[in-house]
Amino acid sequence: LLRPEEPPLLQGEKICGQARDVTYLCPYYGPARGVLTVTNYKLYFRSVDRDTPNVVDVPLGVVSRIEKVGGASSRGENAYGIEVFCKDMRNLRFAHKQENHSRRDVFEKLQQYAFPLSHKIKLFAFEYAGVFTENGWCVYEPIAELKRMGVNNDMWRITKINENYDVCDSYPVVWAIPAQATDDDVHTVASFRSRGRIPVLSWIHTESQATITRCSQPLVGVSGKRCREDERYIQLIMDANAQSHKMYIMDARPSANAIANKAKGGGYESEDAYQNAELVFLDIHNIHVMRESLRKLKELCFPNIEETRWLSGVESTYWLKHIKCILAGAVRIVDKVENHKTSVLVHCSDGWDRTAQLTALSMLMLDPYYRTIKGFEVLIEKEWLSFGHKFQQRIGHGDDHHSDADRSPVFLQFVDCVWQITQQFPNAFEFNEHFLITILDHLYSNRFGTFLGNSERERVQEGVKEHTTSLWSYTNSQLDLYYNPLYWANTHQQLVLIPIASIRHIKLWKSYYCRWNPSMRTQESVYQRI
Ligand SMILES: CCCC(=O)OC[C@@H](COP(=O)(O)O[C@@H]1[C@H](O)[C@H](OP(=O)(O)O)[C@@H](O)[C@H](O)[C@H]1O)OC(=O)CCC
Repeated sequence: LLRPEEPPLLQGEKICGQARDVTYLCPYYGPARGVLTVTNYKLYFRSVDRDTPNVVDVPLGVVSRIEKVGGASSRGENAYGIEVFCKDMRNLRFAHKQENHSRRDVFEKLQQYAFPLSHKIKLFAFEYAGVFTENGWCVYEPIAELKRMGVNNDMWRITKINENYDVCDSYPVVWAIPAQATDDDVHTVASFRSRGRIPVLSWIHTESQATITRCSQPLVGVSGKRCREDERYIQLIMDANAQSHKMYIMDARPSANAIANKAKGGGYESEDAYQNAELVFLDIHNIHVMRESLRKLKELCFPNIEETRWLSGVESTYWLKHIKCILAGAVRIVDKVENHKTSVLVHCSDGWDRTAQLTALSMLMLDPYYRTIKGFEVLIEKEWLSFGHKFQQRIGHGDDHHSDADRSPVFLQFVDCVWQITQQFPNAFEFNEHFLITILDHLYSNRFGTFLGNSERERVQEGVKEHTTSLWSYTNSQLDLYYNPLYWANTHQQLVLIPIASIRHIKLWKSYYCRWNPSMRTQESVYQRI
């Protein structure tokens, strides 16, 4: 019989440790005494000292750091315990009585199961045995998606040259490339692009044939190296669009960083080498700047909102400026493709952070298919997962190196930008805010296999599809939770969305960043939860 303070367990979840008589120091409702349980999936606290229990239920994947507070000598109420720092904008404090050493046991268990990779334990996703009617691993099929866009056609061909991931280990097997490009061209161009990430098709406009292609920076270096095959390959992309005799190369970076990358063999396309291409820098900062910006935002938002210094505090995090910059970059791409029927090539340094943000956001604005629930799942699988956004490195699933400089909230920024667009076009999306927050919750939870690994190759190697459940199996088994009641499915739906990317229209996504503060639970977010 489940004792009231025992947690409900998922299939494959087991209790690993339990400490009774723990005090949760809730920043909103004050100290609550109860039972702390650690399972192989979550940390679960339930108070026993009041009739309405205070429950804290945290998937261990959300934990970024655990610290001991106080020592044997510390005196005073609740001075001895642990502090749990989380990736989803909250920290949790628990206190223990000094005498019983239950802290050590629970602390050990927490460390072990919060950081399984650092303790030779499998991520919970490989233990989870959830059963769902739909298999989310079948949501995205690359050839079907290319066919939906009308590829193979006379200008674009599907290639499996990367069959063994030996042309580019961070790219998928299936690509669409200019029909005239030979396999030799592909190998030569790949050797001139950082990490072999050559320009490939992300999206094609069915009417105008204007395209969005993506890649990484050219290996120009300080000596200003050129590669004729790369220049010809870009020309083939341009020629594939009969409507226009030019194209744009959108370099996501600040020009200073693009120049600095020359020192490490990188750089950008010089216009005399790429005659008919116009180079534009979009001024989006790198992963280190974004990590620091979110750190400041968390400090400001948790646990309480400092009324007096709120607006200046938000501004000093630069978070909204970065969101605006990313949205403005995507809007410029949409304007070139839609209004000028001109093809755009998007890159940055590595082409797996800012490039993914820009291609995915511009495709969301251009193509209503991606604004449906299934289409949005395909967009994430394609532009983020199959094209090698390094989720393992950026999130640090199950890894205790919380200060790793490769961690950065790049995907969170993308979802925040999607939320901004839904605020400006409330009828244009089939999904609601709860769907976006659910995706972010399971970006961290390690319950599903969807966001594991750094590339398609790694996920194939780990047998993720065979041994874990897809997040989309879970979401697609309860779609009624995620429908947007204001969605205009077929009637006069706007085909192309052009959001206003000015700071006055950008809002802080309070129902995500301030979600733990009961006073911030505004009516509309409660409504959307329903
Ligand atoms: C003299 C030494 C030159 C030097 O270190 O170049 C390295 C660059 C790092 O390049 P940056 O573009 O500033 O930063 C890179 C991008 O954020 C890239 O993501 P994306 O896919 O979005 O490109 C990440 O994958 C890389 O890990 C990161 O290093 O550093 C800078 O440009 C900072 C200078 C302001």
